[in-house]
Amino acid sequence: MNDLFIKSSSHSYHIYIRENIRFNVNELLAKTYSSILIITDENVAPLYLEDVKESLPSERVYTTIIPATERSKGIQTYYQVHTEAIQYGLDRESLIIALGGGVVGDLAGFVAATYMRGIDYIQMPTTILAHDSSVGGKVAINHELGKNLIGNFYPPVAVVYDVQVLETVSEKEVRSGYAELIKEALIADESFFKSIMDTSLTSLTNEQLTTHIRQGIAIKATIVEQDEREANTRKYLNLGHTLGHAIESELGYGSITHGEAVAIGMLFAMRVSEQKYFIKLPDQELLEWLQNNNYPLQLGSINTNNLLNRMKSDKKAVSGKLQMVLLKDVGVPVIEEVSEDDLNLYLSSFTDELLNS
Ligand SMILES: O=C(O)C(=O)C[C@@H](O)[C@H](O)[C@H](O)COP(=O)(O)O
Repeated sequence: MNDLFIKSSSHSYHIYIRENIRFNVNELLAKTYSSILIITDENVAPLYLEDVKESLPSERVYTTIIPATERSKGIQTYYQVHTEAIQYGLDRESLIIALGGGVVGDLAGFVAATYMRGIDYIQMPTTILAHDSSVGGKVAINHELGKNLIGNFYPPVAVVYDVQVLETVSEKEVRSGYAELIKEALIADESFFKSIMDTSLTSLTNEQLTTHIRQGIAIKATIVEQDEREANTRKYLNLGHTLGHAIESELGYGSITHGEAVAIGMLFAMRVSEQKYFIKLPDQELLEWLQNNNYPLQLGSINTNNLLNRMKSDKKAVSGKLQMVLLKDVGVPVIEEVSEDDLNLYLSSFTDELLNS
């Protein structure tokens, strides 16, 4: 069955990756909870909420359905979900289940981290992208000045990943999720990278997808076990995110998916790496793969100065100095301080050549 297991500083937890596991959630609970709140969104609810509810003991199971938009990761929804949790009478022996993609997982995880100073929660990802965000305990909401700026490290008690539900995700979501799989491959495993480059997303099989997801999560779990609170090596998981987050917020959340923006960010990080270290990376191969799989790469006229300013509020910046995840080779990531002047030069040529072309 090949489930994975991850050791965190507070407890260890299983990552169950199985088809149709949503019908058996109760069997996976390590204890009896006084009540359970399932937090999901309006897209996922009609598809899978009843399946999960029916798998749980019928008494004291509540649901909260949030809008399926990045705006739900704001302080208003966060407060509203707390209000509902209080009104339902959740106590310190209650459980939260995050049933959905990254927005639901990040929000529900942060609610669990703060409700009565912290209660148990389970991540039930329903997208490919959320293979990444559901593992490792990063929970957060957005501040209007930046993504994920209010949050914590708060690991779930389990990740329950029903890969059968991935059959309903859209092409855009497949592209988004695959960007994070490419990221895991680029920082840790060249053969995994090659395997993805040999895969066409238009004729993707369930078997290929499940294998890639398992490989991606295994890489992530290893890194998180080494450095749970992102003091050093966990930063590698941010490859492509410095520019990716800036593009997402500059274009407005929703016009480009997180993964599509990260894909552009990874190409940029590879270009910077090549120029800085005088090396050759497979960025051309990645570019062609992204083009063949319909990733949006030309973004119209995007303002380099705005991107630069947004990149400066990245969480990896220390004392105002920007740090980027770069590659010395596939599987050999490094953290490098990049001066504002250099970044300006790299970014201007990148936007001229690709994004604004
Ligand atoms: O788990 C991590 O660590 C990651 O960096 C995973 C990222 O892919 C993910 O998008 C994360 O939410 C971004 O982290 P942040 O620290 O930039 O908010």
